[in-house]
Amino acid sequence: MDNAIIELNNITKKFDGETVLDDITLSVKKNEFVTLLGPSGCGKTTTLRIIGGFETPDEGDVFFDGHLINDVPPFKRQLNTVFQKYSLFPHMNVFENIAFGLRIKKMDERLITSKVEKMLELFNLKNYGKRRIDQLSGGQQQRIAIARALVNEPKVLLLDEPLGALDLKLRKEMQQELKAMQKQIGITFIYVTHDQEEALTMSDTIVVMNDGIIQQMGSPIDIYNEPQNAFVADFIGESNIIDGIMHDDYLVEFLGKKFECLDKGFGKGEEVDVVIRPEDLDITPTGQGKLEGIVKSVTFKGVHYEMRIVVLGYEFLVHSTDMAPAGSTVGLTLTPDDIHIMEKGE
Ligand SMILES: Nc1ncnc2c1ncn2[C@@H]1O[C@H](COP(=O)(O)OP(=O)(O)OP(=O)(O)O)[C@@H](O)[C@H]1O
Repeated sequence: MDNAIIELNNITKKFDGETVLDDITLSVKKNEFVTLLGPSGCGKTTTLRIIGGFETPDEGDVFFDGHLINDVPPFKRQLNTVFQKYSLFPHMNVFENIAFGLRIKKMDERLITSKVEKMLELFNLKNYGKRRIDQLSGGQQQRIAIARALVNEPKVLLLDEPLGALDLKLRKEMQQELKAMQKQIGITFIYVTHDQEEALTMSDTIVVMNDGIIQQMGSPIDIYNEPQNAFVADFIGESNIIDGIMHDDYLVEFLGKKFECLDKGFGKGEEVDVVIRPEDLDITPTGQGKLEGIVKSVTFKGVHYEMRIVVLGYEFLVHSTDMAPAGSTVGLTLTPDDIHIMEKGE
């Protein structure tokens, strides 16, 4: 790809004979915010470590700005890494922590001061230069860890669950802050998280991984609205996944009824997964819906009600601003574009 800064071509990695990454190919554009997302153990960190040069792939190539860097050691790659554990130097103040990399490069003292001050300003920590690390909150410490990496002006910043140790409210604030900062300074971020909401909020592109394989790559909107398989549909947001069978290109049968749907490309008689988002289902008085079920439970969630509605033994999760009490019988309405057809998973 023309403006790719990082390219992974057919990367395979094994640990003790176990395949941890299986033929990973991906391309990251300059100034893009790319998130590797997936459950624990799916290979996100290993992918990041291969990009950083801390692990060598068994097969495949890593390119940086068009140059093969398989044999380039980490410190010679124009990238920096930020980990969940801040690993700041406790005996140094904030200023010295940020200045550390520049001092190693033996940069001119005045230049160091101006660069560190710029970072302190960018991270809203203007008067914190002289503070000791243990006098800072977790959020401030993580800002400093990121500032310490960015001051070296890497072309790419690798971030491994950098907000994982923060509480939910602070994490949400930092998500906005980090994203705004990444756009402001114009740098490529490759970000690892297992938190789907974090990935949807921050990324230009999400790479969904499972078992060492890329399941889907795309914008948050594409991944959410057009998941390619039941794993992605279930991992990104909540989903109802029902066994179905195709009748024609635009006709699928599940729970004993035939429904029009948008997806095609599946053969007649083919078994498929039918995926329906909870927010795409609506309740309606009995007799008016395509399906009919009994409300098993209702929970008020603030913006909507979460209901569990049982239809012929299948328990649907429904998010709706309307509600029907537990025990009542309701109809469920669905339009063709609410019904996503996917290849059958295991
Ligand atoms: N140095 C190693 N030696 C042996 N096995 C390893 C090593 N590093 C990682 N693994 C294994 O490789 C698999 C993928 O690990 P990895 O850390 O890449 O996953 P992850 O998606 O980042 O998970 P998490 O979210 O839990 O950090 C896991 O099964 C892990 O146990």
